[in-house]
Amino acid sequence: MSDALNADLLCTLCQSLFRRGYSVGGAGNVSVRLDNGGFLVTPTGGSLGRLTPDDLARIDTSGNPVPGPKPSKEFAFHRALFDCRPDAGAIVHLHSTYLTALSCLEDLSHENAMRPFTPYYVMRVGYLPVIPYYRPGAMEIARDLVIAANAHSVNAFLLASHGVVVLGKNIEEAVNNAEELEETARLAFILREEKIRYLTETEISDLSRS
Ligand SMILES: O=C(CO)COP(=O)(O)O
Ligand SMILES: [Zn+2]
Repeated sequence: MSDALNADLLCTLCQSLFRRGYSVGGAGNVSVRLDNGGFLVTPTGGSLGRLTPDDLARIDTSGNPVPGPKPSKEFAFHRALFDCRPDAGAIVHLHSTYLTALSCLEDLSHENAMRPFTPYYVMRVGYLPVIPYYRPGAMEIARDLVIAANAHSVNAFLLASHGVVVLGKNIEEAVNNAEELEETARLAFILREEKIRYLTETEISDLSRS
């Protein structure tokens, strides 16, 4: 896909996420790997709801920012994940309501914050490892995400007391995965007082194979 089409699609999907409440204010950032090895990334401090292609920051094939809009302060962790996950073509970081609520709970299992009870969560994401809290923009987020990405073959990571990072092979898939995961977290809160039938290990491995 051309850089211009990638930029248009990135802005359209960011606006769609914003309109539907997946991001508010200036929170969240999204990046796409380009065919030439460079990246498009949302600018720091801007709203995902009002982006145009000219607002996007560009990273060249050597990994240097191109003069123009300043990239997200989280681009270091996007870049680190792209480097250790060659299958990832896009990354979405959101402070979406239910996943962020989940990230604020005490005593989360760092191996997996959400036990599977629906198939699409398993099929799109796998499970949800947790990265300890660091202030937004801290280099430790990139370091710990790389460790987690090497240890867990999943498409999302929860940042404790902050939000979520979701991967996809392209921008549409990354956004779909983020929406599915946010919906799963919403269901988990709706069902908090109910007796959930969790998927069995056999059911999970059947899905993981598909
Ligand atoms: O979500 C954010 C920080 O974690 C937003 O930061 P940026 O505006 O720099 O992308
Ligand atoms: Zn954030």
